[in-house]
Order: sequence, then structure tokens, then C-alpha cells
Amino acid sequence: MSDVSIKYCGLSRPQDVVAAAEAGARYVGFVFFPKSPRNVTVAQARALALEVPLGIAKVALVVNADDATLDEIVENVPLDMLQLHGSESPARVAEIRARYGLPVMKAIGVAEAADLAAIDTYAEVADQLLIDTKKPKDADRPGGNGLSFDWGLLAGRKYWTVPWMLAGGLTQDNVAEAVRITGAKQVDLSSAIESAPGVKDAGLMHAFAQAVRA
Ligand SMILES: O=C(O)c1ccccc1N[C@@H]1O[C@H](COP(=O)(O)O)[C@@H](O)[C@H]1O
Repeated sequence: MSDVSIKYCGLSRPQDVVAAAEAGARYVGFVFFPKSPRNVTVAQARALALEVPLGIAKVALVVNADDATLDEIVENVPLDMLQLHGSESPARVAEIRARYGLPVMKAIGVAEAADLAAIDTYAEVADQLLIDTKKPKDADRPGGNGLSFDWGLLAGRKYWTVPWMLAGGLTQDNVAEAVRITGAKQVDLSSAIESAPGVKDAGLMHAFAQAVRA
């Protein structure tokens, strides 16, 4: 699995950036969602982003953000990608992509086969897709819940017209199987690299990276 790229999401402290870089992350994510334990302010994200070494993509995760919110983030935080993790329509994805001139990754929630149709729809307007577990009805956030979905739904459907990442409940113990079943070349996670909600753990980041490289 050494050709699998890792995105560590929900970093909130300088030492998280250092640990992610040392573990070989290809992407790091900053969460702008007040209901999340990983939420960061624009000022925090700016300070963190300025510490990210060259070659690691800095991703801002937003959920149904309006233009004013996005303007503030994009004007202040040096970014390489926007991750849209809400119920943004294809038209809104295209609008955001055009407005900011940044690559856009759209999250698609999957619980059953019928959810896969959205992948083809959003592949037409997004630069990347993030295939994640669909938000449970009682969850207060649409991702970052440490829940996986039936990876078999993606088996044999490895190729879309844009690059994609697998997310949702990935851990050092299940990532090998998830990649084997889905053929993912990129993986994204948050919960399994934390010692407590919102608190990233360098040892867990390294252990996950080792499991990916094994
Ligand atoms: O992390 C969050 O708090 C979050 C909030 C709102 C939308 C998405 C969020 N996280 C994303 O969800 C995936 C899966 O997380 P997990 O590994 O299951 O905890 C994560 O990679 C983030 O991109």
C-alpha cells in the first residue's frame, strides 16, 4: 500500500502539523464547523497553515458555507484545496470552484448502493471526491464520526473520472482491508488518530502511516 496517500484531518495545534508531516501525510485538513470538536478559527488555521511544509496540501473543510465565510477563510489562510462536506448542490460546487480558483473536493455520503449515483454527478463539477460514511440521522455533524460504511459497495467501481479519497472510520487496524476492497489510492481520517475528541495523537498518526505502508 506504499502508493496510498494519507490526509490527516482536523488538526488544531502546531505539534499536529509536525506529527502529520513526520508521518508522511500528503494532505492536512482544518475543520471550520463550530459543532465539531476539531473546529478552528480562521486565525488558528492561518497560523497552522503557515507551518505546513511545502509538498503537503492544506485543505479547508467547510459544511454548507456561505460566500462571506469562504471569503474570510480563503483571504486569510494559505490553502491548496476546499473540502465541501455538506449538502452543497453540484451548481454550488461549480460556483465555489469558479469563485475561489482553488481545487474543490466534494464529500459524498454513502450508506447504500443508491448513494453511489451522486459520485458520477459530482465528478462532473469537482476536482476530487471524498467518499465517506453517510451522516447518521442522530449525528450532529456530517463526518468525523469514526463510522465506516460497507466498502463492498465500492468494489469493482474503482475508477471515476476524478481522483478520490476513502474516508469514514478508517483505523490502523482496518485500512489495509479497506484499501484492498475499494482500491482507494488516497485515504482520509480524523477520529482514529485522536487520544480524545479533537485531540490528535502523534503516535496514532505514525501507527496509521505504518499500517498504510506495510
Ligand atoms: O472531523 C469533523 O469533525 C468533521 C465535521 C464535519 C464534517 C466532516 C468532518 N470530518 C471528515 O470526516 C471524515 C471521516 O472522519 P472519521 O475518520 O470517520 O473520524 C474525515 O476524514 C474528515 O474529512
